[in-house]
Amino acid sequence: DYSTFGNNLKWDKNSLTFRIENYTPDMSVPEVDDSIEKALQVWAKVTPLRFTRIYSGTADIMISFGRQAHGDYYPFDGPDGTLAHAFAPSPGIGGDAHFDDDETFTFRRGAGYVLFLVAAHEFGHSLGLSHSDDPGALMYPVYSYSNPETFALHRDDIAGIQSLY
Ligand SMILES: CNC(=O)[C@@H](NC(=O)[C@H](CC(C)C)CN(O)C=O)C(C)(C)C
Ligand SMILES: [Ca+2]
Ligand SMILES: [Zn+2]
Ligand SMILES: [Zn+2]
Repeated sequence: DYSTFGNNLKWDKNSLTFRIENYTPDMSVPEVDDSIEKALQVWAKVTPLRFTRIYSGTADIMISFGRQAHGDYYPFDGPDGTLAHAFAPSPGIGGDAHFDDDETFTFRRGAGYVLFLVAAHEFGHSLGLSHSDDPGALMYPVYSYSNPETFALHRDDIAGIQSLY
């Protein structure tokens, strides 16, 4: 079943901004943009939340790729292991999502981790969800491939996000 960070760790607005600060060399810019935007739409489809992209300044959800120590207290760990992390809703680093660029990210099937899937999980955290113990849920803490073309949120993820928004 889903878990949250507590009903106080949620956004108090439905209109959120996001900014893609940098890019992974593994994929084209349009592929990264599409992966991020589709991952946000996963959550927008089942809530009143709406996401607007900005290209400068500070967004609610700042998205970046980094490796090892990258400016917060949670250095990444090289290839495999942790793929990414994100911070629960709050000002500042809250909502931000960081992706470990020592991973190989991919647009669809193929070598590496599907960025869309990793991002959809991270944005669950950015919106206030913690982990689920249901292995079929997006918020389960272990990556598993599923076809991005036919991806659908698990009912546990929907129940979780709708408990907040
Ligand atoms: C392949 N490696 C894994 O499955 C690793 N899991 C992750 O990197 C999580 C993200 C996935 C689920 C997109 C970390 N997390 O929860 C971030 O919010 C380990 C299970 C090894 C920790
Ligand atoms: Ca890693
Ligand atoms: Zn980080
Ligand atoms: Zn997680």
